[in-house]
Amino acid sequence: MAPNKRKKPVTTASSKHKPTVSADVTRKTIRRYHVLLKEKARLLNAPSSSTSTRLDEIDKEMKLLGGLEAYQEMSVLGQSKERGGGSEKVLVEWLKELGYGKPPVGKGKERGVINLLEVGALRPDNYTQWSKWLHCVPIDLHSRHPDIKEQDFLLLDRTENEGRWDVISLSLVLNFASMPLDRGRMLALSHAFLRHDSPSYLYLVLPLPCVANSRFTTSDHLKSLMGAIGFELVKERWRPGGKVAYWLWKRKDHYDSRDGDGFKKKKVLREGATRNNFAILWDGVR
Ligand SMILES: C[S@@+](CC[C@H](N)C(=O)[O-])C[C@H]1O[C@@H](n2cnc3c(N)ncnc32)[C@H](O)[C@@H]1O
Repeated sequence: MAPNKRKKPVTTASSKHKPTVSADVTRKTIRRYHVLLKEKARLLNAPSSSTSTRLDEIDKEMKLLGGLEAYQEMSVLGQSKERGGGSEKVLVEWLKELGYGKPPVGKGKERGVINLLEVGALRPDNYTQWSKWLHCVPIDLHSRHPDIKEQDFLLLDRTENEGRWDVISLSLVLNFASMPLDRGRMLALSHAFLRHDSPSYLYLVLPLPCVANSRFTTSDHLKSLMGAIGFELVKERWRPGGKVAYWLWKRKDHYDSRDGDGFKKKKVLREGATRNNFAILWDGVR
């Protein structure tokens, strides 16, 4: 990968961070930012005569909210220990349950360091304490630190990354992408980028309402989409009424018989006026 542009580190400030913004303000700002992102994507997808005026208004409001940087700052606060901690703890707990990070059990039995690609990294040091057995490469669309590579996951070099990673983390990233097809593309790319010659895993985290209250996505639908792309579910964690859902998927070489066709268009899976419209579409391209 190309060397990273030097960025002013934010870790010192972040690690000392005491949230001074209320959890309610954080949540509301993140939610509004997502609504604007979605509207922007919708307008760009189907332009009309009023599109450019509305796009200007949206950009102005995003700027008023502080833009991507402020959004990330709010997400860091959401991630802070005072608010329940980041999702890395759940991934590490699961990897340990799968036998990673254990002391060697005899000569020649040592497990090598595993390579983790953390997509959407707000801090460079989320996994530092486990660096003896877990080597993390953090990337983000907008890097907040020199050790986070500024890189769009969707534009990663295919040849360089094919079969390269033991684990890929997409924690609260799919819901950030505003186009449903980009979300499916991220899952299919993860399948291509994970190792083919030894067990490899995709860690997925989403706000729970994306599956629990969406018109177009249910937990079962997500499982069949993942099966069609070539993943099997290994671990799952969420609780009714909770905020976030976590899944660990193991890469398979074969796919469920159903091909991508069933996932190209949105289908209403739940009726009701209070549903959200979160959807993941997959065009079948691997
Ligand atoms: C809500 S934050 C999630 C941060 C953290 N992973 C967590 O679990 O709290 C979403 C981050 O994903 C990044 N992101 C979204 N799409 C991306 C892409 N295609 N490539 C790289 N980063 C992306 C955004 O820039 C943003 O910083």
